[in-house]
Amino acid sequence: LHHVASVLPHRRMDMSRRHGPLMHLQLGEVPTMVVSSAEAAALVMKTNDLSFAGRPRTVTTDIFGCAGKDIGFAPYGDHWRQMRKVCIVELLSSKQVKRMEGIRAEEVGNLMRSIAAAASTGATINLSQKVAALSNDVVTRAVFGGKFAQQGEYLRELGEAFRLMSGFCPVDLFPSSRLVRWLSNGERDAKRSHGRIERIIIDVMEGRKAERAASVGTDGEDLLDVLLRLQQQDSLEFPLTTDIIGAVLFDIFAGATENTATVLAWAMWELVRSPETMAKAQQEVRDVLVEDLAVFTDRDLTKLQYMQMIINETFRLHPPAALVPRMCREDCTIMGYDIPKGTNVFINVFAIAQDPACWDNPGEFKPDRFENNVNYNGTYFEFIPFGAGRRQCPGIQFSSSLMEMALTNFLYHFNWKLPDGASLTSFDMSEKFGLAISRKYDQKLRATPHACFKAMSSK
Ligand code: HEM
Repeated sequence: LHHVASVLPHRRMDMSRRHGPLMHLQLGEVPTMVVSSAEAAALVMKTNDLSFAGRPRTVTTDIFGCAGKDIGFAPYGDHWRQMRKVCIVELLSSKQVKRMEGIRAEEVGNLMRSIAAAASTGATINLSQKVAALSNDVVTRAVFGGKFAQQGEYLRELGEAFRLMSGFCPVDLFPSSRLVRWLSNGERDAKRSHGRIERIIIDVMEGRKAERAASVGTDGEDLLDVLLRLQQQDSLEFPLTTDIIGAVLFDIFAGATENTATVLAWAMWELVRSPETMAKAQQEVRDVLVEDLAVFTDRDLTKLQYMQMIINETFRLHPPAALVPRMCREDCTIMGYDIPKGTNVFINVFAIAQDPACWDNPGEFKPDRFENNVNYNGTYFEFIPFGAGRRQCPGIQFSSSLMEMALTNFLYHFNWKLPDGASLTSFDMSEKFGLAISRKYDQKLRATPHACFKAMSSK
């Protein structure tokens, strides 16, 4: 337990190099199987996907997922199927992601202007904070249509909830122990935080219902409007209650905010450390995107191949969801080992993406290795940052579109370097374990506007 319930469990679980691609760990009271090779992952997430389509139930996830009424923590079954369909067809469909292009473009444009303003004074830019704000703003606008009175409090509480949900909480490791429950603050804090989040959502929903009553049509619907419309139509098998809507919104924020920001910050960090790769990436964007636009949008991004390879390589080296949690729903046999029903499973996406059997020099940042068209759609099991199979992440398009747009604009409009006299922490690649695995230290950089942006911003 002390080996894995440490600060960076995805790295400690790398003990699979010694113990093999399937490892049984007894984490407190919880029998857990760790999957650490592409072959084993394919057996779990493809060949036996139905058997492993469950999610572990813990005290903490039960609180934030309203006892499985959301999507991400819901047990496999009819309720999950319905909510997943709502997610894929109504909330995160290609059409919906396309509709949100204007939000992404506006927020990326705002960010470019704020970077240009900082660059003009020679100030150091805290890129980690900037990308976190970008991703929070895009998701808030997509979900709630814009800023709302309790937004600051809502985002703060979500941050607290994500902190409580990351890592291994004692009550989740010893769920039957009354003493642990009593001694540990985890459950009390989670209930308190969830209560506050719920109150805010109820307030926002009540306000929105009143506004909706006064208007007609679905034009300009945000994701909350979509959920309220479905609630009002009342044609789903399981009615969308207020707590279900709150839990779904929680999932969207949990999936979309930290993960996306973290990957963007890692990508910039790797590029700044690797000037040749940065130069090649900038050459591509500046050669391919010849029109001088203040913000390059989805239409322009499809032409950029190397940019996609950089994003892939960042996901390989720094998968934000390094341990994908599943639960075995029925007794089954994998690689000759009997796995009893109820076993928790972690697919160690990080260890698989570092496996020398699949990747040459796996520790190096080499985007060119993705020339072979391997991608993260869930068919290449050596590279599954969004998971695979029935429970694969439904937000791939949502987050990819923001990452591609932001990174392209960063590289087109500015040249980047570490600030003069950068401290040692600027080079430190230590990680911080959380809902998404981010860099321990904020990414601080100096930006110089590229000629075109200078021209655009002076117009
Ligand atoms: C960099 C961005 C993201 C990464 C790396 C990521 C990663 C993941 C992973 C690994 C899973 C588990 C997959 C599995 O069990 O096979 C997952 C599930 C999920 N993600 Fe994401 N995600 C990201 C962005 C998003 C976004 C933008 C949303 C929503 C807007 C989202 C919503 C969800 C939901 C609802 C689930 C649960 C699906 C289910 O259990 O059926 N994610 N994500």
